Amino acid sequence: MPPRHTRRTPAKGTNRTPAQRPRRPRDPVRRTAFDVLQAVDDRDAYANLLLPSLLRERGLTGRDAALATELTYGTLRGRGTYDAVLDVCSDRPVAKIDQPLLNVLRLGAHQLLRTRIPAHAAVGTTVDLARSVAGPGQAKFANAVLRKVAARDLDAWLDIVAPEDETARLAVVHSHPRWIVNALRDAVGRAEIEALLAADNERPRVTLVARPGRATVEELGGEPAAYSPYAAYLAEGDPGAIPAVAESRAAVQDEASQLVALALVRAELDGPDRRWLDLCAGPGGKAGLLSGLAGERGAHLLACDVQPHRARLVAGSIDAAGATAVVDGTRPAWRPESFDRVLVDAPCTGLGALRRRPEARWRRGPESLAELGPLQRRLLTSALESVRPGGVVAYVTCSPHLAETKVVVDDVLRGRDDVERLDAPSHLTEVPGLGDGPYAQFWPHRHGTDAMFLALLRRRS
Ligand SMILES: C[S@@+](CC[C@H](N)C(=O)[O-])C[C@H]1O[C@@H](n2cnc3c(N)ncnc32)[C@H](O)[C@@H]1O
Repeated sequence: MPPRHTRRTPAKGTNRTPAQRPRRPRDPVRRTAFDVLQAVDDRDAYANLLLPSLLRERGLTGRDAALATELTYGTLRGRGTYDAVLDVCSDRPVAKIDQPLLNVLRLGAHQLLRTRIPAHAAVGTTVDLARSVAGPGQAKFANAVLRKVAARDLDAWLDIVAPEDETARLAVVHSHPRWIVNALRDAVGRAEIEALLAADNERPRVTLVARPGRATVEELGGEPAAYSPYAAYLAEGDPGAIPAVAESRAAVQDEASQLVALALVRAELDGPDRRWLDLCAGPGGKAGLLSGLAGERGAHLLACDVQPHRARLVAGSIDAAGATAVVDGTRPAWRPESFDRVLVDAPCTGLGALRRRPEARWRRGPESLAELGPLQRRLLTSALESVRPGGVVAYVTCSPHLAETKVVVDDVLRGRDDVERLDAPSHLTEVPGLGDGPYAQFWPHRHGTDAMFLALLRRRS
């Protein structure tokens, strides 16, 4: 919870007349959170990219920046719960409330139900915001709704608004769309679904990677992470302030992302081990680690992406043991069987990274599975064609959805006797709880990582 927050007196001391001063909102902290919520809805903005730039532009630092961040991410994460509460506190259904006003109300509900901001300050500042974005009439409406919200705490509201049906209850209590609750329960099982949904709402620790051969974990400061030999948890502050990160010798990277790349490199090969391929490399997280490991082994990494700007980002992550190319991985230009190790980190729904992308759960619907499925199958097929007999392919998604993980691999391998499934968990013996194999599945509630999936597949010699 954030510290209690009081409004600051506006800065004095410029000689400019009021008309000459740049217009600054009365409550720039809440206005900034509101502007991000609006941009997420209106133009599919990414909160984690837009918020830092707005904070900089508006000169918000320290406690103000921390509060704006908490309000933005907390409101995005809790939106499903807050909408259920607002629905019973409003005389019109939430679906009928204009979007800017609804985002103001969500921001108010978050402050009332999940922060220690005093209720009178939460209501007063939210009503001011409603007045400035929607006019005085709507400010009155906001006042009436928020006073009702303020009458109970979150647990009392959940007793009232959480439906009896199990999926609907989990969706409201843990603020996930129902289709995601169903999909995650299919993947993790009934016994752990609640712990998983709760973990999705935790703010993750920032994990760093020291790229092999270019930085050490000690240089990163902070505490060594639980499993990856290259990882440390960020101690505090801005990762960009760490010299190794500023120089691209290290980076922010979830630990599971590091470990799936490591598992590919640990798989035993028959024959040479010189040519490595990262088929879907942008923006270059795993390629940065793989190129370091390739350099240590005298191998070479080709890191590709279909999007030129993403391929350019990869170029900033890799070292001399790697090269980048703009390639459509479904129709590669190289000859079949050109590589010894291939990573295909397929485009996916990202349901495994909901902790880090709080808006993602509201953005995609189940229809995205139908769009991504054929591409995932084509990319895995192409990866298997690109690897030589005896070589190994890692199929990875940042999603635990069975339709993007096991079902894709099983579909692609059906009827093929030239590919064997390796036991992925036994390539990561330092990590417990990855499943019974042959596939490995990381989980936020078990491992403190993204829910990353890994299949290791070997072309038979
Ligand atoms: C999950 S991201 C990869 C993340 C990356 N491996 C990392 O660790 O930073 C998937 C990437 O696949 C790329 N992609 C999508 N379709 C592709 C295709 N047909 N060929 C190659 N890359 C593709 C996307 O542009 C995106 O950058």
